[in-house]
Amino acid sequence: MAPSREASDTGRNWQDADAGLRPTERVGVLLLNLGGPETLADVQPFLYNLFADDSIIRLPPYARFLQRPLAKLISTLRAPKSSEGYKAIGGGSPLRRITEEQAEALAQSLKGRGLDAKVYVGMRYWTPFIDDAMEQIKQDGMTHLIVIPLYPQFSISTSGSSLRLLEDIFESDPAFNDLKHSVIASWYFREGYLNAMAELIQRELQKFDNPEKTEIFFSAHGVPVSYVEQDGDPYRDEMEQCVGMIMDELANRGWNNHFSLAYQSRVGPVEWLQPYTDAKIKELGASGVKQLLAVPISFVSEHIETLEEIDMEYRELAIESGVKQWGRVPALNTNATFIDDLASMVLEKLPSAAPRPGYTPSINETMNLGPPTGRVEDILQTYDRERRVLPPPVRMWEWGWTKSAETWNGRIAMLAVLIILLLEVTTGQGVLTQWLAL
Ligand SMILES: C=CC1=C(C)c2cc3[nH]c(cc4nc(cc5[nH]c(cc1n2)c(C)c5CCC(=O)O)C(CCC(=O)O)=C4C)c(C)c3C=C
Ligand SMILES: [Fe+2]
Ligand SMILES: [Fe+2]
Repeated sequence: MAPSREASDTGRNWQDADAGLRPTERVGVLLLNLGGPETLADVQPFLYNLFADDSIIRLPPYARFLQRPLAKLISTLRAPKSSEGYKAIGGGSPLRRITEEQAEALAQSLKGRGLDAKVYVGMRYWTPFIDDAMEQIKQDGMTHLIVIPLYPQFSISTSGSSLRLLEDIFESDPAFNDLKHSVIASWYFREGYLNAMAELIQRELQKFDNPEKTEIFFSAHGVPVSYVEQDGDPYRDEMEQCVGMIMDELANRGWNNHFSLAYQSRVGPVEWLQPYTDAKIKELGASGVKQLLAVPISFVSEHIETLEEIDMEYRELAIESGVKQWGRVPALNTNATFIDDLASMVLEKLPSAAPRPGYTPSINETMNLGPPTGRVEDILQTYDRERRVLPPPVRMWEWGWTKSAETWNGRIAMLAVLIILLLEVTTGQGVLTQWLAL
């Protein structure tokens, strides 16, 4: 059953006195995001950081010491293919620029509603890294921190990974003992977000010759199916609920189009969530769909998967499959309704919010649905109980493109391949085969 929506307090004006803060208390907001290579030279080290994350490549306990050499190997093998994609969109990811614009817009929106908060950006795999943001938060003397992962739906591989890193930082630095923090683990059900999505979809539908006959095609980033079916990742459930709620909102506005949901950007040959976007496009084309509106749904900024994969690869595939008219809904980026909803999320978490008469508890609090809101530990306790220490991300100045470092990286990687091959042959469990056919 889809949860009902959380009431938004859009339009309510908060003054600092209202926020329940003492004059010495300062509110920071931390926006968590993935990060992306800014230049083609960043692509391989960015991929290294991604594959060195044990929330992305989940090795069995006996093989964990191979995480970094394997990351080195896979990132080196994949870099040429990824670089082609980044080259096609201008030589780098727009993610940092857009996330910083979102942070600025959020700070302005909060200011307009009476809260002087500083908004920080912390990326998981590229600059500005999460630990740099936390260092700044410490230096700025923040007393309250509201953490918002910029992923509407929770996945172990995205929000979960960033929260694990954050937990590690909290635990290793006593300076954070007094920092009161609250995490909004997922927020796909919020009225502001749903309205913003419905508005964008409606606008694009109206550009078609026969808007009501257009297939609304939601394309979400995939994850390996084992995350959901073995590891308890709520991602697929949240995605399906989210799509259902957007379609409800469209129905309220008089749109009853046919719709479908598929998963894109599979990496490696293990099974990912199905249906796959490319297979679904072919199927829709074969069944006679002539008008298709693609809706990227798992991410709120334009990025390589929207600008290259959807706009170029999937568009071409759709036309080849018989689709005559194609459209794509833009990412939310700094959409005013969306930014206003982010501001509402922050304001609802202020010290005064909970005891305030008339306070609207979040849907998670009232119905115990989805990841709990609250401290990082509470959220990870729900989804990632046996978490381990995370490898720190690579720093450019530590990367050491020196001859000796390269030689040793290469040797370690080769040794890793040999050991993994041996493990594969002896255990029959394919770790390597899962990742090398990229
Ligand atoms: C909700 C969004 C995302 C999920 C879930 C996710 C899982 C996931 N991703 C990979 C591997 C790669 N992801 C890459 C780029 C990338 N991933 C997301 C979002 C999610 N990933 C975004 C927004 C981006 C693009 C960032 C940008 O630079 O614009 C890449 C690199 C690009 C490429 O080579 O295709 C890889 C690799 C895995 C393995 C995974 C789940 C386990
Ligand atoms: Fe990804
Ligand atoms: Fe991709």
